[in-house]
Amino acid sequence: MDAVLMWFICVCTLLFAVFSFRWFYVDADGDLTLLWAERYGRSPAELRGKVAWITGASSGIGEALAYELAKYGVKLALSGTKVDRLEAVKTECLAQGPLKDDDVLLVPFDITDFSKHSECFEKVVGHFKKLDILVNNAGRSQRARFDEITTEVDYQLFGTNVFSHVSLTRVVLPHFLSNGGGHVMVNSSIAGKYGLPNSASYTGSKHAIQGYFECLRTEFEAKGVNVTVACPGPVFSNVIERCFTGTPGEVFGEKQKETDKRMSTSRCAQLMAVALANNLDEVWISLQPSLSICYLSQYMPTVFRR
Ligand SMILES: NC(=O)c1ccc[n+]([C@@H]2O[C@H](COP(=O)([O-])OP(=O)(O)OC[C@H]3O[C@@H](n4cnc5c(N)ncnc54)[C@H](O)[C@@H]3O)[C@@H](O)[C@H]2O)c1
Repeated sequence: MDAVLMWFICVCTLLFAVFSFRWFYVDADGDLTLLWAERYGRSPAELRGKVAWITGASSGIGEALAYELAKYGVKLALSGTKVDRLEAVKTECLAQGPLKDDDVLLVPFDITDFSKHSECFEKVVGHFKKLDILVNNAGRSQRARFDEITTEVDYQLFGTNVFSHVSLTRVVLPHFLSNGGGHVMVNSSIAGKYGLPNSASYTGSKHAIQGYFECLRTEFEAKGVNVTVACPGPVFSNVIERCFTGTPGEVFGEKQKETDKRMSTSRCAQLMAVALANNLDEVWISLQPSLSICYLSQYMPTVFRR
């Protein structure tokens, strides 16, 4: 009898180990809090009627997030530099169902032109009479070795990935405070959690974003300003094609391959919408092994660095 019980316990333990491995490692594409929120938390449908402003909405993750939020009836201000692409995104947003023509506003501008930030914000609030969510998503990546990067590229990359988001958020913040609150999401990266090789300025910019927006949360959460820092791993988009190198004015230009191990923009956007609906502080959105590397770097940094 004891032997039968022993066998039973062994088989149960093995099955538990196999299923846990499958769930934690193979299937997981987000951190545990995020996946819990997706299954048991608030649905993004609860965001219906809110107004969200997404920068970098003309392609990639920003475009997919626009479709995801449009599906749930979130009114949208969409920014990017390419007007024809923004118009195509608007058409697709309207095709999702709940929104009318007036519910999607196009606000094209170059995010590094800080002098335009107030004017663009006034356009959004003038149209919708309010703003509930700002998604700082626009950004560019980089492929270059540390010692090949010029300081000019460092400045340009920080201008696009850091100072533009900080400036736009400072413009929007008084509106959130006078309206009793608001939600700022910033698209960082797993490069905001540890050092990615061949992208020192990019990695530096994403670490900087983490710092800025952590401070924003610490200072303003009690006044109703929620901050979500999204950290995606590799996602299929135009990010590699358009990325900086180490030389000013040069664009990397390489296309992602279909065989690359990357998440789809739609899945990334789905999880970002869950993070918004559940007001999560920081979310990791990635396929393996990047997701596990994130856990390792956070909880076992010495092992990770070895
Ligand atoms: N794709 C990935 O693997 C990945 C992973 C982690 C984080 N991210 C981050 O996600 C965000 C979106 O990137 P993506 O992957 O969708 O790439 P993408 O190139 O498809 O989209 C970037 C968007 O930002 C806009 N943009 C860039 N520079 C701009 C400027 N000066 N003014 C206005 N708009 C500008 C582009 O027009 C585009 O709409 C970026 O911040 C990126 O760092 C991407």
